[in-house]
Amino acid sequence: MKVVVIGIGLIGGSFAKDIKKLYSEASIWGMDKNDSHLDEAINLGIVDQKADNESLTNADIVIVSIPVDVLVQELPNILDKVGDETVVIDAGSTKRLICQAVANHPKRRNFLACHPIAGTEFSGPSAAINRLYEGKTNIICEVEETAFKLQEKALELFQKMGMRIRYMKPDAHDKHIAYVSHLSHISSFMLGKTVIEKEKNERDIFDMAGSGFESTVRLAKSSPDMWTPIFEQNRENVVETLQEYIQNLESFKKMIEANDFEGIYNEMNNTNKIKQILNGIPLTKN
Ligand SMILES: O=C(O)C(=O)C[C@]1(C(=O)O)C=C[C@@H](O)C=C1
Repeated sequence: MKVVVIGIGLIGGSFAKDIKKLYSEASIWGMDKNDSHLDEAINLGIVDQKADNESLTNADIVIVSIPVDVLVQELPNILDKVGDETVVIDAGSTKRLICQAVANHPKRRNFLACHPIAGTEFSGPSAAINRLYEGKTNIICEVEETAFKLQEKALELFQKMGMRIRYMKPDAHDKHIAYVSHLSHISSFMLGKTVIEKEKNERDIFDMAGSGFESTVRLAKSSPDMWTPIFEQNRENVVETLQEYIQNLESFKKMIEANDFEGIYNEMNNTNKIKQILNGIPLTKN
């Protein structure tokens, strides 16, 4: 099996690591605009050899894990070069503009739009992790636009990697992911900013930072190269989520100012249900 990974960072590298473990006969070909990343991936044994455009023609699977702005630009060019039996999978954190970019492409049926909900705040090939995707959800959009045989090929891989599959329309994906993922990143970045600005003494931050601060500010360590184009592509949904978040912050502040500690208690008590939600315990009967 020949797999080409375009963008050999945390996401692409973790795919490569799993594929190597799961398919003993797989050869992994890597492509990255950053030569040092590619060399590093080869040294780490994540990638077997460098790929060029020609490598795409007879690949079984192409995994594209690059920033979403470059993805929108490059996906049509990648599809131009692949063979009939190649399935091209992306891992972009937005879906609407990516699906739109290839909607009328003659090889649209070679493409499967995916968003594996997995990652860390780190980037680059050295951040790649074994079994990153195990037990994680992979959101697949417009599955009906992908050739059935190629869907099956990709789904077999996802199943072996232990991913759960959920199908969604690109618009719905972008709307929901704005709340659960994109807003989390903004809130973490702005928490980090507030603390850095207000606590001028770095030693105080270091000494006071327990696991509470560490866990809420973890996402503020994420790469701006990855996140700026995500916020740009999902601008409208992100603005809507921010409006609601700011309203909630304002109302929490007002309750504290008004000594409404019963209100504060209730807010937190209601929000505790996030624990059940994240444990997969249904709160409402469907
Ligand atoms: O856990 C993290 O550090 C992540 O950023 C992972 C995370 C997320 O959960 O928001 C971020 C972006 C990806 O599109 C999917 C997953």
